[in-house]
Amino acid sequence: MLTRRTRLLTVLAVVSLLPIVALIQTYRHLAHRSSTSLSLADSSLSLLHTTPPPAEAAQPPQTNTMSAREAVEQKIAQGKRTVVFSKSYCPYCRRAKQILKDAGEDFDVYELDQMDEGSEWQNALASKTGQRTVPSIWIGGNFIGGCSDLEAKQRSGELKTLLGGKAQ
Ligand SMILES: N[C@@H](CCC(=O)N[C@@H](CS)C(=O)NCC(=O)O)C(=O)O
Repeated sequence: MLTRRTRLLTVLAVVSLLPIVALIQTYRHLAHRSSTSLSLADSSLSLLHTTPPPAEAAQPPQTNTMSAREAVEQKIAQGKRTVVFSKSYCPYCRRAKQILKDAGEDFDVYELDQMDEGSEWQNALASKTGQRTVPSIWIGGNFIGGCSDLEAKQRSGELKTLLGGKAQ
């Protein structure tokens, strides 16, 4: 049998231990909460820092402009049978246009000095034919040359053949 004194001491011991146990419980509870909120914070951060989708490969700017060479080739191939790349102030161009007009030929004229892309076209023509000067005369998709070449063909009668019997 426990003595009255021993029971009293036991009760006192238990009572004095209670706050310590409560403290431990509170500490454990708080520790659990902070680790939960930390892991929540971690997952929120990981959501914020998810790997971005790979950037799309840089694309060259989309333009509908064709190169000067393509533009010139298109004019030669798809326009009228005779095409003259000219400059409005050029006496050789004036003479060549007059010869073609007199021959009754209906032709396309591009006055390069009056076009924004005129210099590029002139360069494209030069790289195609080796001739830098205007007029650059084309009949049936074939390069004729300049004014002096046209005159030579007129004299020889070849121009008449090229134009289907229209030139004198
Ligand atoms: N022999 C050439 C002469 C033509 C020529 O000299 N054209 C000048 C313009 S009147 C020229 O193209 N100069 C160079 C330029 O304008 O870029 C022909 O008969 O066509």
